[in-house]
Amino acid sequence: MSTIFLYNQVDVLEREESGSVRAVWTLQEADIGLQTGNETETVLRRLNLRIGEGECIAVVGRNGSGKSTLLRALGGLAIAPVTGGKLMREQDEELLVRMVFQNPDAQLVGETVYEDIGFGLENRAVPPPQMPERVRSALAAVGLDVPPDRPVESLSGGQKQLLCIAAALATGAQVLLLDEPTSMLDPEAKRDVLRVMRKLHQEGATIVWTTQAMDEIGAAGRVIALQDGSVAFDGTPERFLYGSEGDTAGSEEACPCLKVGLRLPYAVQVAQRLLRSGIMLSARPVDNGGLLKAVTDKWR
Ligand SMILES: Nc1ncnc2c1ncn2[C@@H]1O[C@H](COP(=O)(O)OP(=O)(O)OP(=O)(O)O)[C@@H](O)[C@H]1O
Repeated sequence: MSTIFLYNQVDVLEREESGSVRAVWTLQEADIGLQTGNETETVLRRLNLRIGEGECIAVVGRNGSGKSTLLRALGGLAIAPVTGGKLMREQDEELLVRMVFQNPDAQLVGETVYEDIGFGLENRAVPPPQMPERVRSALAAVGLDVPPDRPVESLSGGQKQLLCIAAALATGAQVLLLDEPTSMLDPEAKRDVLRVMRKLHQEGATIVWTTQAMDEIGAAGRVIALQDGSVAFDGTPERFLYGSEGDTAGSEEACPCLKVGLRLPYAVQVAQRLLRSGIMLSARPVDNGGLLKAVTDKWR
């Protein structure tokens, strides 16, 4: 029988079945704190969320809204304890969870690509003869075409971020928590990381990532927006950017993205102008690729 673990407490609970997709995390009225020194300040209150296996979720919100705190709590880090309610996690070896942080330099541990990925493998007691193949396939999974003996310091920021993701995958992680993984990257490197995230998700990985870049949430199947210590929105990127009525006026009232104080991505602003001028589009684009497709479909 499968079980879930009650985070920051010791009980092991029987898993609740809910549909065919099992929950990786279930939060019930969960208060989540942030440990600073000896103090714990409650940052998020009474969260009710179910995060299913295979989901790809963008957690968004303005500076200080608690995105990183939520991610740390999901990752089970002591710095973000559950101070009330419950946060339960599926306990299954196949659902190994790994975190990747904003600044790759702060988490790379090896001097070479091989050493960096190998560090996690050693910690997982992977037999040394299996390591070269595990390193090779992790690099291939993220499309990082560099020799394993390449010094880490010679990689670009985007390559370093991909290396961090590869190191997580090499350990067998099927669940990735990525804290603003693209915020320090140039546009090309950001596209590479998003492409890899999409690919991993299509291959079955569960991905939760935080971002303030609304032009990247099209990679998600679900957006969770935080505001004033709670969940202000939970739904699809389209609904987050256009509202439930597919609003084309871009009014703050109708648009969850504007309501939580975030800017609409350029592609959505352009689409809204086109729609307002009476140009019908086949879909509501959420990013530049979608806008290009909607426009070329129109005049094909
Ligand atoms: N080291 C810290 N010491 C004290 N307070 C902190 C610390 N880190 C975060 N906080 C506070 O905790 C709250 C939540 O911060 P958190 O980093 O989770 O938000 P965030 O949405 O990820 O923000 P950002 O987008 O700026 O990274 C904020 O009020 C923030 O000021």
